[in-house]
Amino acid sequence: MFEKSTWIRLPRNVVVGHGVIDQVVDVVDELHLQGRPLFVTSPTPREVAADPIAAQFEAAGIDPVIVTVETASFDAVERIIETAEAEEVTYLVGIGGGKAIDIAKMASHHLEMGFCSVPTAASHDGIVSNRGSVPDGDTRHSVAAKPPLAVVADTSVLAQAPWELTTAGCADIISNYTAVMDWRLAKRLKDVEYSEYAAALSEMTAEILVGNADLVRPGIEESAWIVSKALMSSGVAMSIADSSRPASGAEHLFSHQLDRLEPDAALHGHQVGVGSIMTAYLHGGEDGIWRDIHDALDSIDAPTTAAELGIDDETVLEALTTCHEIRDRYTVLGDGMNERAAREVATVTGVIE
Ligand SMILES: NC(=O)c1ccc[n+]([C@@H]2O[C@H](COP(=O)([O-])OP(=O)(O)OC[C@H]3O[C@@H](n4cnc5c(N)ncnc54)[C@H](O)[C@@H]3O)[C@@H](O)[C@H]2O)c1
Ligand SMILES: O=P(O)(O)OC[C@@H](O)CO
Ligand SMILES: [Zn+2]
Repeated sequence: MFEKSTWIRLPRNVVVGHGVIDQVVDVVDELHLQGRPLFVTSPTPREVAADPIAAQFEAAGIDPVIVTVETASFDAVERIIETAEAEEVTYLVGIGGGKAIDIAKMASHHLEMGFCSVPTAASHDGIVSNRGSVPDGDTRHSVAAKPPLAVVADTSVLAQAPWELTTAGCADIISNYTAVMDWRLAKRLKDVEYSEYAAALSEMTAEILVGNADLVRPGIEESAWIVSKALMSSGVAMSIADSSRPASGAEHLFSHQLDRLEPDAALHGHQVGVGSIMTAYLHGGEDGIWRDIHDALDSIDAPTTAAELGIDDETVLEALTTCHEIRDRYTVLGDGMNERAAREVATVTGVIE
């Protein structure tokens, strides 16, 4: 008897393009979100976007609460929940990079309130996903949440953000290749829950981005358009799977471990990109796709070495040999690499010298 069932939650409105930041009040109105919003942002995105959006709301007679956050943590989520309750807000808007959006997403999920996402950087694929990503001691949680009701991605804002944020977003997408390889391996070896649609969408997203890599150049607004579409498509893949599996495999475990060993050394997307070069080698060896991943990253100015990440070789090796412990997610790393094997893969792929 067939007894399977699922809920796939997706955003209702995706508003993307030049100048759409001026439409946040209209977007909220169209969703019938009433009352007082709480904006979750961080210092630069506040200047770039949250304050101008607040001015729009004030002109419409609505007085938003604004909270700036610096890190993604359960404490930060708790602080937002407390503020939301104290200020009697009725919905949340995440305005900024991946951390601000993740915190707003998780707090709104807990509060059972509506949430909108306003990315100020095309740096990560959490813009529309139904997941939050939070470090917690020795582990890293992929927390179930609801996707935003609406996304407002202004390509002029995204194009003016520092270029490395966009290249990080590209690398987060390119890493989908190895995330899907890991997912298929886990399906074969451990019979994990698997969605061919989500896997195919994730891979196709990476294909399209790599196919358009020559259009992804600094200062060109079309780049922001191409990359933000890819980030949203990848987020939809996670929502279809109801898991970050289509976009997060061993390369993400490696990055999460780097975050523990060297906090804030490099951007999330850049770390997963370098991780992806090495885990592609582990999957396919010399004849696999690791060089294609390396060259795709190189072509969009994303780091391909530890030195370019600003992380020393020994830390890369420590992350590689320990990151399988970060969470219970089967990948090509199996029950862990030993130091000699880690040095071999990192050296042969040129990640370390
Ligand atoms: N939930 C998901 O599905 C998902 C997916 C991918 C990544 N993530 C998470 O997102 C985080 C990575 O996102 P990130 O790389 O955006 O990190 P981040 O949020 O720390 O942003 C990086 C920096 O860029 C700044 N910034 C943002 N917009 C800017 C602008 N327009 N101008 C100048 N500076 C700007 C931010 O303030 C921050 O200092 C990680 O915590 C990662 O785990 C979550
Ligand atoms: O579940 P995690 O590993 O945080 O992954 C989410 C996201 O970074 C995928 O690009
Ligand atoms: Zn990621």
